[in-house]
Amino acid sequence: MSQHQTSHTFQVDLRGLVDLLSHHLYSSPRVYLRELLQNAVDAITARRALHPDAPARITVETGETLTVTDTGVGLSEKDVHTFLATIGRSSKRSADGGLDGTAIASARSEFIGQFGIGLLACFVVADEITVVSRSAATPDAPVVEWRGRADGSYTIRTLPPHTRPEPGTTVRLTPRADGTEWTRPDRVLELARHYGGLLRHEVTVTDARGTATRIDRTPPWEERHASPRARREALAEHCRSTFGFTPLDTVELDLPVVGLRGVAYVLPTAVSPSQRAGHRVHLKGMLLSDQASELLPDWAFFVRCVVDTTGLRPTASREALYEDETLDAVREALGNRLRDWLTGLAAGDPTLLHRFIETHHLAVKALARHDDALLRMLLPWLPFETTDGNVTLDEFARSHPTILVTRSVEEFRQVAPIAAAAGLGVVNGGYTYDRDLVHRLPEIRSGTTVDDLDPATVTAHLDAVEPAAELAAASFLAVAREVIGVHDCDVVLRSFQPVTAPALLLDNREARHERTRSELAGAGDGLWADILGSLRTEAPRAQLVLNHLNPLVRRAATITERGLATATAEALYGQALLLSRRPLRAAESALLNRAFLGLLDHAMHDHAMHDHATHDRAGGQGGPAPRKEP
Ligand SMILES: Nc1ncnc2c1ncn2[C@@H]1O[C@H](COP(=O)(O)OP(=O)(O)OP(=O)(O)O)[C@@H](O)[C@H]1O
Repeated sequence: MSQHQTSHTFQVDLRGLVDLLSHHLYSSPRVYLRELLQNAVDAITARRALHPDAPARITVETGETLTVTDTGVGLSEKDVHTFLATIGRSSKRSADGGLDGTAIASARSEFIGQFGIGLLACFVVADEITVVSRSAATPDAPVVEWRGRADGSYTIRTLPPHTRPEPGTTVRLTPRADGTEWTRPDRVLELARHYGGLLRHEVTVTDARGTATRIDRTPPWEERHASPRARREALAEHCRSTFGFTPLDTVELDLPVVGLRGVAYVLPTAVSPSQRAGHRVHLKGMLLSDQASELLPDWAFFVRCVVDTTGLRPTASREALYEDETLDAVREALGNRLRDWLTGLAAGDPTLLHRFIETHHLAVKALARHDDALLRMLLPWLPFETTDGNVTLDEFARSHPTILVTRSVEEFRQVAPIAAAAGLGVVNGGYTYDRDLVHRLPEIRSGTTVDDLDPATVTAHLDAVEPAAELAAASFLAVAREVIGVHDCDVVLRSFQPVTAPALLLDNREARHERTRSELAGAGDGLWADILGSLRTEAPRAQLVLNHLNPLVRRAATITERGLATATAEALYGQALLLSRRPLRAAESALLNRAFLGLLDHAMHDHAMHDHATHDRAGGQGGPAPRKEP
């Protein structure tokens, strides 16, 4: 049995396609002007390939209609059918419009366009586009007029030669009522400056009264200046007018292999490292994106750049850079350039380096974590919070061969004064990157040891009390260990400064997590409990260190009454807990409540005893009411 097979071609719903490409590919209607300017630039490039001395002018006229006229290569009637009237066909790839890699690569090095869809962007603001053109390649070809409509239909007619004596093209749009916002004269001028300010051709915007404004300007990095200082000033001015800030410094960028030049402006204020700066990237002069964050490595969030390049590829919407190996290489090379700039500052301009570090030390820390050379170079300048105040690690390591680093800011706040009094050197490792950096110190500074601060280390450095004092406190300590022990916390007696601190709670995040995990494993059942149980390690316990130098603790150590001893132990634990500033668990809140009420009860009981005693002395009857154990 023979099988019947038929062959078909995709049918395209032209309206849908035009709508998709014109309305949904781009982020804003304003790109229509960019596409028109870009076609004009490409046409001039093509003409100059034929006639190197041909004029290179682009004129944008505003008014009832908007026209863009260029002195480019123009189109013959045949070209119009081939390129203008076929969506996806572009004269900028190869003679046969092919899409093979080499054709695209060679077109890319010369032209900005390549996809054959850009003109459709005009349908966002107009229902009809008229193109009148005269070909420079075929001088005797007649002038041709093409009218394309948003529904996908078009007409072509030829016009007498005198209607357009010189080669080139005029594209005319009649804005739709809802498109006038983007075609108003002032808006067109603004858009032309935005997109075309760095174009290498003469670009003029003319209004209905005939006022002409030249918008192209020499890129600021190509201008000549009398002195390096004057150059810096001019670039700073460019930064103010482009980004609205005066830069801390300017770093010039130059990568000849990808035809890239530009400037990186160092931000004068700190920004969050997660906020990636938007850079202005021009492609052959035409602004591609003012939000291109992919140009630099993540760590370089302290600069904003303006660059012009010939070697990078745009995406089809032409609003971002295409992620390819070239972009990778450019990113790396620009990163190296910024690194060199930092090294240069360290060697030649410490004052500026200080200002930079004051503003951007977070950025530098982020960067130094992955970059040994930079770490080595910049570590002496980076500030850390330590028990000696805000000092550099290098300075700190000179007086503390063993450096302890906390895991959290709260831990540091609580332990630092006591550790400092005991002669320990502690760095606050609670801030982003700091703990990692401190741990890398021994790699670049031999003879230095770095350890995470744990309860045992601190307690080991606190003075033990006399055995007699320990013995005298034994009964109170026994009660305290019993009531505090249920919170997975040991109780020890030590002498430490400051005298005013009655107790210190040594605990760290990992220990707390471990305890939460064991609690959950205990509470749960079935599979979940098994999983948590299997994760369980020996749960580290926290430590409540009572200060024997503190008068209150000395008195507490002599308490023999169980009720008061319990309330006192719980109150001391509760106070240390509050000082540690970590969130309280339900059992801990209940403990605080109980301790407070217990102490209140004791205080009132003592008060009643006192009243009775006074009363008795004055001849009153009876003794104090028997007291209930709480
Ligand atoms: N001003 C112009 N002068 C000469 N030819 C033009 C002009 N504008 C458009 N064309 C022709 O029309 C074709 C299609 O233009 P369109 O803007 O749609 O795509 P493109 O520029 O080739 O590519 P892209 O979609 O990347 O912009 C171009 O390839 C070019 O041949």
